[in-house]
Amino acid sequence: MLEALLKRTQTGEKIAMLTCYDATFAKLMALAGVDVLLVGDSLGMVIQGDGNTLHVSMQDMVYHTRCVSNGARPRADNPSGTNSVIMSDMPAGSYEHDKALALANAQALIEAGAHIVKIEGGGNMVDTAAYLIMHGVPVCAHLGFTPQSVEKLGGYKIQGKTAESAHTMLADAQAMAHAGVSMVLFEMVPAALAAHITQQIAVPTIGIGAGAGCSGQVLVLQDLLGIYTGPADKAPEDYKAPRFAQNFLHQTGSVQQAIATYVSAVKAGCFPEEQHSY
Ligand SMILES: Nc1nc(=O)c2c([nH]1)NC[C@@H]1CN(c3ccc(C(=O)N[C@@H](CCC(=O)O)C(=O)O)cc3)CN21
Ligand SMILES: CC(C)C(=O)C(=O)O
Ligand SMILES: [Mg+2]
Repeated sequence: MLEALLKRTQTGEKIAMLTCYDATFAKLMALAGVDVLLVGDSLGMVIQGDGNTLHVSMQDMVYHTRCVSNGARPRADNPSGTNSVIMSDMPAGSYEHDKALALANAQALIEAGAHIVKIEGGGNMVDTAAYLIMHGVPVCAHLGFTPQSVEKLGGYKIQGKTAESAHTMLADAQAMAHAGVSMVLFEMVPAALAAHITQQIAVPTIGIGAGAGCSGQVLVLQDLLGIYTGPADKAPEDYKAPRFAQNFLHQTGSVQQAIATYVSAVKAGCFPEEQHSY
């Protein structure tokens, strides 16, 4: 499944990825041709109502991965189910400090139905990525703005703006590719830098707020539907959606059409536009 997608990507086809947390949407997305369903730890915000992703547990991730896997798997009423790759985020605290623990947790996500796991971090996580890959677990590296480090990064800020940080990001992406990751994801990275790194590494890149030069794109489902208005304890009027979020429901009128339009816009290279990028 993952191999087939990576092969298609080599011909220049763009990867359309969306976050997904339950079986109903998994089935709908699989039928709409979404290439990768990301069981994101953004569920801490959009499902659990927290203000960040720091309190999501392994148990939460296993549960939602199982829900998504159950909805996306092929069966008589969903023959295209086989076409969606399921990627699960490793939650904060589940992989950063101990490689053996990282492997056990990654294997639990694979057991629950994930085809690939995603970890946040660059140079300091290369050994962990290599360790998981050596034990047969495909990995995606998440670089740029890494929400699990939001406190350390001092807020939701674009990354790679200085020459030094841009160079570090390129080196991290190269090291991760060398370690054998299947994909690299860039969040809130200048479009020119993400495009440049995409040209420099042999694995596909996925962008969110990282411009149209990536090999694919990802959005949070609730942002695509325009229904996320911040954490449960905050008034909606105090929330400002990130620049890269685009409401596809507004222009289409049905959830199915919104997802289908997102997929075609990504495949055609029409999303993201300048206004979504940095
Ligand atoms: N609904 C939702 N969408 C996301 O894209 C998302 C999540 N949740 N949860 C996990 C992470 C957190 N992410 C976020 C959240 C907010 C901004 C944001 O507010 N960006 C503003 C900048 C605000 C500022 O400068 O302080 C922007 O305009 O892009 C960016 C990324 C991305 N991920
Ligand atoms: C925003 C994406 C890339 C993510 O990691 C998530 O949804 O958790
Ligand atoms: Mg995440």
